[in-house]
Amino acid sequence: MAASASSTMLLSSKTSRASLSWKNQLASTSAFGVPRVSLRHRSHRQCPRFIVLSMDAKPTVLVAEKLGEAGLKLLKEFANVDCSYNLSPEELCTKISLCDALVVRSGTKVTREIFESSGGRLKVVGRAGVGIDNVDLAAATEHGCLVVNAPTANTVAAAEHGIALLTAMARNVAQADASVKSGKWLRNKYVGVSLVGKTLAVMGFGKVGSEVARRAKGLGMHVIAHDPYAPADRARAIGVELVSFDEALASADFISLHMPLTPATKKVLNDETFAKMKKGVRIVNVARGGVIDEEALVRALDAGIVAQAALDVFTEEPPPKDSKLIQHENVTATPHLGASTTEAQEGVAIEVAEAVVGALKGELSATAVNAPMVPAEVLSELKPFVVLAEKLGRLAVQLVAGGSGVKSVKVTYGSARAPDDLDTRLLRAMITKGMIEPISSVFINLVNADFTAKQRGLQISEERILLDGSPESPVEFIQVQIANVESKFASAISDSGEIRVVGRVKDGIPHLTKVGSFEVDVSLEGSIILCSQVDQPGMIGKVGSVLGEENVNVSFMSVGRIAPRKQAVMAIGVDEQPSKESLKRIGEIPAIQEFVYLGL
Ligand SMILES: NC(=O)C1=CN([C@@H]2O[C@H](COP(=O)(O)OP(=O)(O)OC[C@H]3O[C@@H](n4cnc5c(N)ncnc54)[C@H](O)[C@@H]3O)[C@@H](O)[C@H]2O)C=CC1
Ligand SMILES: O=C(O)C(=O)COP(=O)(O)O
Repeated sequence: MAASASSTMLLSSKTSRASLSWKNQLASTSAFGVPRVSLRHRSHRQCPRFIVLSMDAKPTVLVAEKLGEAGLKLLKEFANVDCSYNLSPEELCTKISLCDALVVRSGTKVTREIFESSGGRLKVVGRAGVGIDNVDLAAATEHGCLVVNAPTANTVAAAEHGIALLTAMARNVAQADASVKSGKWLRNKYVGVSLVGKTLAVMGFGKVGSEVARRAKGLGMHVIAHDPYAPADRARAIGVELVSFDEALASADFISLHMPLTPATKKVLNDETFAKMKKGVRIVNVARGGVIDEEALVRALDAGIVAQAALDVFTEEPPPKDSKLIQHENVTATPHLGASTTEAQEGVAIEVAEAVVGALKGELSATAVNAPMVPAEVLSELKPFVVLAEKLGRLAVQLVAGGSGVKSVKVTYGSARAPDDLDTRLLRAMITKGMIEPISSVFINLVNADFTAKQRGLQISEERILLDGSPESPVEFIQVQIANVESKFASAISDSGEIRVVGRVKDGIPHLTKVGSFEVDVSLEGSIILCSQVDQPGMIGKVGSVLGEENVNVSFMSVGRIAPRKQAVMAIGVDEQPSKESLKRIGEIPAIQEFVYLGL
């Protein structure tokens, strides 16, 4: 970075506070060339909260499917809870505009219409379970709605149900039971097959798949797994060999499905792939019905390629009563019971309630599925830098002259940390938030920051500068540059022609340390007035007395100058917003060449 300013003076003063509104402080056209919407005062701005940022009343949580008592209790401690089960899609759309959070299981489709109907109020969708294929994640993200799930509490239940189906299928338990209950005693008809020594292919070696594998090994099965993303050492540790998809199909006596339903896994078992299986293979599905082409499975069952199938999940739930698949004599079916144990339901209820409450409080969730997951310790370390990032974004965009369209922003992080030891997604999101929120009505959070930037044609590029020294602090400085724009404060244009602001965190407090090519030092706790002038005695006093006359508290003053008595920039931190009259008087001080008031 060029450092053409040679000295910095600091001064702080204390006058009493006056409270003024933030409304209408910015010009009527935004830096993105769109009409500006008035800037509402947002009390959250001083602290790094990421999701729901201004809620005066108790939030309302709609619980749309049965949730364990312990989770409900947690929710009720923090929010008004409306438990309304079996709502039609229309009823849900109507109710949702009154809700800040929605909690569902797999039975509710959380569609784009729901996000649109919420009118921006819905901030969190909590999925009390793992699979989030029933939530339109793209729509959630576009609407800035965080989606959290409960990824761990039902793992064992789902694995146990998989094993229950595997063993029940192999020994015809369900069919035999129905037969006995109908008065028959068919000992020869229900001869089963043994599991010991047979090959089980676990498709999807994640949490549930691994637990199934462990248990199947205990049953004496030879277990292989296919998962393009699973680490080989995890498989090795359980004594499972990772194989290709085709190899799994070709060698398995039993196949157990445990991958999520995604565009890539949709109908992954189909006519073509059934044809690659060993004749007489047996299939268990506790993942999602959609990973199997159900019509193709009926054909494969009829042809004897698949000897039996045990299914907990279906493309359509509940499946049609006359479904050929359900009615097939070689199919064992359960009504999506994988997660339905008392223990798992209490667990997921607590897991999702904690995530929803945390999100409503504005905290980042460790179980967020559409926002970067930042571990708590990293988050706490990054907190002051998050505030700095948002404020630099807010400052930089206010320096753009009205009418200039901001298209390209470059963010540079100076850090002594190794490149893979600094996660900048949160910082980038907060810069975006700082840049877009003051000039639009869009509410920006970590969830929709990248989407909103893209939608507005705002390109944010990032660069890391590796600094020498001990990496005690994650970031030494953050620099925000806006290229190809004019500035309403010409001194903010750096030698290389962009608007430039640089900031650092000092003693936990964000500071503005450079404007254009001028080094300043002003804490970013209130708002800022930037003045440029030829360095001369008395300037601080003149500006200070204008502000003092109307009781505006100056928190920090700093002058960065090329050299004594040469061009200088004075940065003044103020706790209150000066009146238009005072700002006019500052502008009229003869030595002041230009000035700008920047709300934070
Ligand atoms: N029936 C039920 O009640 C329940 C069903 N589930 C279903 O089980 C699924 C898995 O749950 P978890 O193990 O907790 O999730 P997980 O995320 O821990 O594991 C999923 C695994 O699938 C792998 N995978 C992704 N794409 C794949 C592909 N194309 N081929 C093979 N593997 C692929 C991933 O790498 C990951 O290791 C969930 O997505 C959900 O749909 C989960 C719990 C209960
Ligand atoms: O957790 C999952 O993915 C499940 O499929 C469980 O679904 P459920 O919450 O029982 O409707």
